[in-house]
Amino acid sequence: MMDLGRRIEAIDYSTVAAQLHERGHAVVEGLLTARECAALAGGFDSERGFRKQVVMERHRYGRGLYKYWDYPLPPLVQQLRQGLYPPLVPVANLWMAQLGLEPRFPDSLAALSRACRDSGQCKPTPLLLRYGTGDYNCLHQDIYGEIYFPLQAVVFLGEPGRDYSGGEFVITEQAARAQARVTVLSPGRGDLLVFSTRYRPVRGRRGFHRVAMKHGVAEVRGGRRHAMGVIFHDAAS
Ligand SMILES: O=C(O)CCC(=O)C(=O)O
Ligand SMILES: [Fe+2]
Repeated sequence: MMDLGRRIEAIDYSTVAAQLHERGHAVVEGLLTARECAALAGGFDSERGFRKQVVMERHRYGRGLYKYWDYPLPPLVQQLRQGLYPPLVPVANLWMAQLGLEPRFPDSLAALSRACRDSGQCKPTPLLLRYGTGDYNCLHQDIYGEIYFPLQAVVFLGEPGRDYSGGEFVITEQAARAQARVTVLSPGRGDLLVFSTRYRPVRGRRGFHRVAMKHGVAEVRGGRRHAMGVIFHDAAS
């Protein structure tokens, strides 16, 4: 197996970009190995390396647990966040232009982190999530301050149908004066999903319009589901 850096470089970003433009999300199959997935999921109980744990039901975010890693991020998480960011920047900047929104995003994750810091967003946002039977994640957007990168990623750390049932990843699209459209995905272990953080541009008869996006996770019907969220902007708290 290639090392992770090579695997990230080897992703077919033109297909990813085409899918993002067409559908607002893209799946890259088998980015992480079974061993990497197991190591990440197995680290959930570790006392070290995390800055914050969230019990979702306490905030009415759903039911389940998640933990934000602290800086310095684990090498694999840092490598993914840093390596996935630059090829997504052209899509992000085209979307911002099509949406008529500011700002434009810099070429490197380090530069985005500096911009976040200057705007009071200093805390890392990559996270590890664990859902037991009966757990779910309500529809939401991962906005943590003024600056948000318009794309984010999640890596699925278990195999649906074997490690858990239910727990589908759900995306809703809400256009103005229209009813919400839903996409339901069940990617496999090690698969990467790139999706829109807040809005995506959809081409209509008179140019692009803004569609508000949310994501969440349907109830886990059995077993235990783990996922890793890779959000590129940092958080104010
Ligand atoms: O558990 C998941 O698949 C999604 C978690 C989530 O909301 C995220 O990564 O932003
Ligand atoms: Fe999320």
